[in-house]
Amino acid sequence: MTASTPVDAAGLVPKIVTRKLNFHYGDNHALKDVDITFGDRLITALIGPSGCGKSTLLRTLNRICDLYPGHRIDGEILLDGENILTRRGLAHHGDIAGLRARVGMVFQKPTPFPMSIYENIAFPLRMYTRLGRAEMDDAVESALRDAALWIEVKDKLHASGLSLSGGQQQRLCIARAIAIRPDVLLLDEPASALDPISTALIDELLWELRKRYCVVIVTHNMQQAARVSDKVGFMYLGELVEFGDTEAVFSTPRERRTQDYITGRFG
Ligand SMILES: Nc1ncnc2c1ncn2[C@@H]1O[C@H](COP(=O)(O)OP(=O)(O)OP(=O)(O)O)[C@@H](O)[C@H]1O
Repeated sequence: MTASTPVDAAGLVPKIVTRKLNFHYGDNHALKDVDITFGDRLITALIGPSGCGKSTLLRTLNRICDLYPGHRIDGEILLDGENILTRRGLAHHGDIAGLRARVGMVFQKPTPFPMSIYENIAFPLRMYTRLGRAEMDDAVESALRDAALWIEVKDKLHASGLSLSGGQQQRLCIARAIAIRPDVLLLDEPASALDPISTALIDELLWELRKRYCVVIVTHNMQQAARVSDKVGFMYLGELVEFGDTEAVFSTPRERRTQDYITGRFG
């Protein structure tokens, strides 16, 4: 961030901005005119009842949603001001692989590759960089340190990634995503399959990652959203109903539907 970095009216340094974003799975209108700004070096949590479109919104941001047959998307998704839904805007980020390198993603279920812990990090790095052996060792160590996993795995780097616990596997997936130095990190319920101690470790890790990345997290866990996020967006039936500072949304929501959801009256 520099003195001249643009700040929007809500005080955010916009990293990703969606405008009138609509997404259809066939006849199912899953996102309706969504306008939202994801700020740089902030954690934004997306909350809302099952099926409201949180994961769909997340998956549009690196165009993983392109993989769904019969989908339709319109509106704008500006990454650093370039609309990634247009050929020209995408070209600004290289291509679709370049976009996904800049906008990394971690899924709900830990998905380590069936290879060693070391290779889980080195494999994607080889796709994007040409590092020598010593540089690769350093890059693997650095990613594992950043994901708060190094201490636990440094003596077994050649063991299978699948031999780790669920919480460790999820941190390995975060290490894999940040190894290639993305700008944005998308996390779809990253702690839902984890015990409370592993969840707390992921929360601490998110707080560290926030210093460097634009982080967007989908969560059903209201405590987690309140604990880790700076901004929160409440979605309902494909619409973004409310968006604002986490503390304000949780203490004095503007919308009745937000209040009903966060107080557990539905969802
Ligand atoms: N692959 C798909 N094909 C068709 N429809 C889908 C697909 N994925 C999601 N949908 C539909 O799109 C809508 C939004 O789903 P989405 O998964 O984005 O919601 P969500 O808020 O993330 O839900 P949850 O909290 O249960 O994960 C729902 O009506 C869902 O049934």
